[in-house]
Amino acid sequence: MSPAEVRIHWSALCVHQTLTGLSQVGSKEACLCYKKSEACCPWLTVGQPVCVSEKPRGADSSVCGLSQEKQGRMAAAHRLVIVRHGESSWNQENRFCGWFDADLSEKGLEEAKRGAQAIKDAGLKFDVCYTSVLKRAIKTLWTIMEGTDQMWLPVIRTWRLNERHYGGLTGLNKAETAEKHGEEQVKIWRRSFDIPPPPMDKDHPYHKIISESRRYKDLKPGELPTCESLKDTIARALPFWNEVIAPQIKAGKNVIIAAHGNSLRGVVKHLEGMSDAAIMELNLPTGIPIVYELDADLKPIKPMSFLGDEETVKKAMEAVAAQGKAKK
Ligand SMILES: O=C(OP(=O)(O)O)[C@H](O)COP(=O)(O)O
Repeated sequence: MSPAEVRIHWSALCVHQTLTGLSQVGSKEACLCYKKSEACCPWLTVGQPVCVSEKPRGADSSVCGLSQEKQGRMAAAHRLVIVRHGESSWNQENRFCGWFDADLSEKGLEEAKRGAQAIKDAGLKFDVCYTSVLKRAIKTLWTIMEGTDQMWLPVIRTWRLNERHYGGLTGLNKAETAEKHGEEQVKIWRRSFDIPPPPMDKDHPYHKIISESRRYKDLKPGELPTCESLKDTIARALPFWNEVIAPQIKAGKNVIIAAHGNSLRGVVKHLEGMSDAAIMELNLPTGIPIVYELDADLKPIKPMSFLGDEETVKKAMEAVAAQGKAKK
């Protein structure tokens, strides 16, 4: 097969190239890569050569890594939309937010409206909506429901889709934290898989407002965290995915999930079978809906597709990654 037969969209490159089995063997704008293991990218075959380019040439750039022939053979059984909330006031101030209930910024509300328009333009309809118990995600969902004239839909809110609990880092500015502890340490706190941030002590300025909030009164002993790694976040989100969301999707319901950078990274890791190392490199942009096409077992048949223009998505992902850099 000619490598040019299968092209990979840059967003798939970001997510998969370095760490989940696509190995780069060239370094120009278009690189020849191949898939090494079965662990990821179910839309590719092991050993299959793939041409990766920053700007896919030719056909529809949302069709990623699939030859025309393979597209014909793989039909999606289900579609899932996930969206990280629009920018929050604490995103704007570059502060670790976690379980603090920050509101959307003005820009975040505009992002949510643009996300709604993109969903409307794509003609996507839903049957049920899931979100966290934090207003930045809830308002983003409301904005999408309003903008797509689907305000009648059922909405299920759960703490299990909350952002990861950022523990003692909650409220701190990320750049100042990088100046104090180093960018490497901040990257470990932000993106390592199983290393949690320091716990939130009882005398932390946001301890009372978070831990005594009425919304958490029905949590069982031990469920209210004082800090969470991504692994911890996935461990409390996954039961909700497995027991509530996945059965709805399998029953044919069109689902949208409006949640958070890290709770959604957990969903992505699970869906795509990404390694602990690969998920470190994924930074989700705010307010840009992501569409997954899934087979009957809820395995993606192609990479995530963003409802936003390539350049905007790329810049937004890079900006999230750069939040942990010290101010020069
Ligand atoms: O609350 C947060 O995520 P959210 O804005 O998606 O809810 C975090 O501050 C995100 O920060 P991170 O990208 O450093 O993990």
